[in-house]
Amino acid sequence: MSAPGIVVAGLRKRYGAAQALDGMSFSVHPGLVTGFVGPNGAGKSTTMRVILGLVAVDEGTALIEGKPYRGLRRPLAHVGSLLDPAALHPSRSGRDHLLWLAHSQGLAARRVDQVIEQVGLSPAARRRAGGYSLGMRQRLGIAAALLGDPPIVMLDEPFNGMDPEGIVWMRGFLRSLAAQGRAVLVSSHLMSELQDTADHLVVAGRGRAIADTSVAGLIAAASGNRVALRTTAGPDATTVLARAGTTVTATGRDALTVSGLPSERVVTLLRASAVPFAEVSAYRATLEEAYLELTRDAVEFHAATPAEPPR
Ligand SMILES: Nc1ncnc2c1ncn2[C@@H]1O[C@H](COP(=O)(O)OP(=O)(O)OP(=O)(O)O)[C@@H](O)[C@H]1O
Repeated sequence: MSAPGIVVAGLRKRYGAAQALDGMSFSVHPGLVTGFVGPNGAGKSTTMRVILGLVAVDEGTALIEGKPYRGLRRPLAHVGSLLDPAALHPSRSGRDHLLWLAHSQGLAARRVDQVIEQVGLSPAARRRAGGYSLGMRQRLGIAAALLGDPPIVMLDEPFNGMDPEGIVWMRGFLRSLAAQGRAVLVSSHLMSELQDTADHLVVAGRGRAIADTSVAGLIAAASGNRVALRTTAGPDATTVLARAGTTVTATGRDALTVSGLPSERVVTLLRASAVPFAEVSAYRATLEEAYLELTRDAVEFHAATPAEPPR
């Protein structure tokens, strides 16, 4: 793997009684979308602010391409970020907002039109930003983050306020940034948003990374040797398959999950007993399921998420 774009190591930060960061450590690599997930208050935003030199830590280091943010001569050419989509001048147009930012960084107006195009904001670029929806503000914030064409992009909850179409767009957009070789760090408290988007996952809980793992490996592990079965004859299928030693769980209307046998054996057994079925396939866990499995044993994490239903 190539050298990491961001390395945070042992970050600690206390605000009065709140230990916002308690040993946060992880790396963000080029060419990958790294999802930064965890419940509210886990320390995600604070970590991002530390990386950008906006918050001074009590202990630890945060390096961007080997240097602290303050040591970067042209920071926007190294890292682009979206922290707060509300941070804009309401009476200025989106384009003027970007022109002002570009000017302060010595970037050409041409670059502004490129990023507007890239984030799909062209139809609204000359309208007052104060009238933008939250989704449009997110796009404007992302355009600003891309102005300096940075190899590292860091977005705090970019899915917030996006409609379903916007979410689909955002997923593809994050993937395209990674495909261009950029290191992308994106925070979210909803796993479903990162489905088919994140390559890597850092799970934050109580100010530290409680898991740091590849998404493919995580989903494969959570999927196990399970088979998804669709049949209108659920009770018959359950009897036949349970007799063969499998564990059968109903997972939805006409849907069963079978553990303990490969799909070919499931098909053979059902056919031999003349049990009808519509579909048999290898089961693939959702990212949400994989995440719940991963965090099930993290006592600390559970302590921080009272809203989660008991299992
Ligand atoms: N400026 C601040 N002053 C006091 N406490 C703070 C400050 N910033 C963060 N905290 C506290 O630090 C902890 C971590 O907050 P942080 O915003 O980093 O979490 P988060 O994971 O980003 O959550 P969210 O998704 O809600 O933004 C929380 O307990 C929060 O109340």
